[in-house]
Amino acid sequence: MPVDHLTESDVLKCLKWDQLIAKMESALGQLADRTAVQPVKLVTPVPGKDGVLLTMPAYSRTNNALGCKIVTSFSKNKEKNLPSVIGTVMLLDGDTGQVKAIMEGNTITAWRTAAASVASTIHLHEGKKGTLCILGAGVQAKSHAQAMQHAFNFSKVKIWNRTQSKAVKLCQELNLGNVMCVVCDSAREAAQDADVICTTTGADKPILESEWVKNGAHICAVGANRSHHSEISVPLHRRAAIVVDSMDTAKEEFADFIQQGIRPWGEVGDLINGRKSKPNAEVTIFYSLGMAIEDVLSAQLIYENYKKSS
Ligand SMILES: NC(=O)C1=CN([C@@H]2O[C@H](COP(=O)(O)OP(=O)(O)OC[C@H]3O[C@@H](n4cnc5c(N)ncnc54)[C@H](O)[C@@H]3O)[C@@H](O)[C@H]2O)C=CC1
Ligand SMILES: O=C(O)C1=NCCCC1
Repeated sequence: MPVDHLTESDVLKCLKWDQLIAKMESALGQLADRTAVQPVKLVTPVPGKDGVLLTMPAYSRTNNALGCKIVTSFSKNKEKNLPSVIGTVMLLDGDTGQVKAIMEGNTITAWRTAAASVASTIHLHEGKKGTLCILGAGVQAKSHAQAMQHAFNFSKVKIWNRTQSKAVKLCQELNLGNVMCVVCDSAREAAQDADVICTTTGADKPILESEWVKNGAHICAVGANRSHHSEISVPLHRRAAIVVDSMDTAKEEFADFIQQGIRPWGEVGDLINGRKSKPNAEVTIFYSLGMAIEDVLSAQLIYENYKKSS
């Protein structure tokens, strides 16, 4: 079987937000109803380099989609002008295990993570989508701003980043037209009054405090540092209903919080599948731990679109 190699530009041409958001709802639903087969990701630390290699396989019974993402995260890559997260996705034949395609995975990671955050917002956030806050100005910040604007068309987007010039550049790149894009001097200024907040940094200490977040806000917590998710303060964790993509993964990657008595409410897929109704809490947090099934279903969608167009 010939193996197709899809470059970044091939992948980009085959991605559409609406299709991908629907696919991520399906992926999260399949995790919750346990029809997806997904071992918890294998984490291989790279000592002395501040790096980590993640191996992420999954199979969807519903879609007969089989694959694996290999992704690294090296926090010092920025000094070398390289992305900090670098991935490759392999799509396999669900009937034979043969390799069908190898795809550039940075774009898949950026898009599918943002599409999953949108899916969580659809199911967890009611009310107006007036102000969007983005903390960070890297790859995930950009894809989150794009996906959120596509889905909800917020009237204002506020961005804070540790290095302000990058937030200014991101505002320009987003090219939001009539929508106000405001670069903020502090995370506090960016978060105050926001309806939806996306934390997309590599911070290893909290950058978002409870007092800054209004009642009714929804947070998409995306950043995953070496010491795992640390962007959100402990009091904010305690105030919020924490909804995860996978409880199995949370038991490992959220273990530090669970030990402190902070327990996830459950999986967003149960809301998507209609098995549970929205938690009753002042604030909701979608904890995006990063799912292989999201990569595999994205890759299958991209491959179908690629084959149709070639
Ligand atoms: N949940 C998921 O599925 C995924 C999570 N991630 C995580 O999302 C985060 C962002 O990833 P990318 O956008 O690809 O990285 P990036 O390197 O493009 O952007 C990182 C951003 O974090 C900021 N930052 C770094 N250290 C900081 C600190 N100590 N305090 C405040 N800001 C800090 C940088 O200024 C930059 O804006 C990373 O933690 C990464 O591991 C990435 C991919 C998928
Ligand atoms: O799910 C992923 O892909 C990642 N998760 C956390 C770190 C970088 C990549």
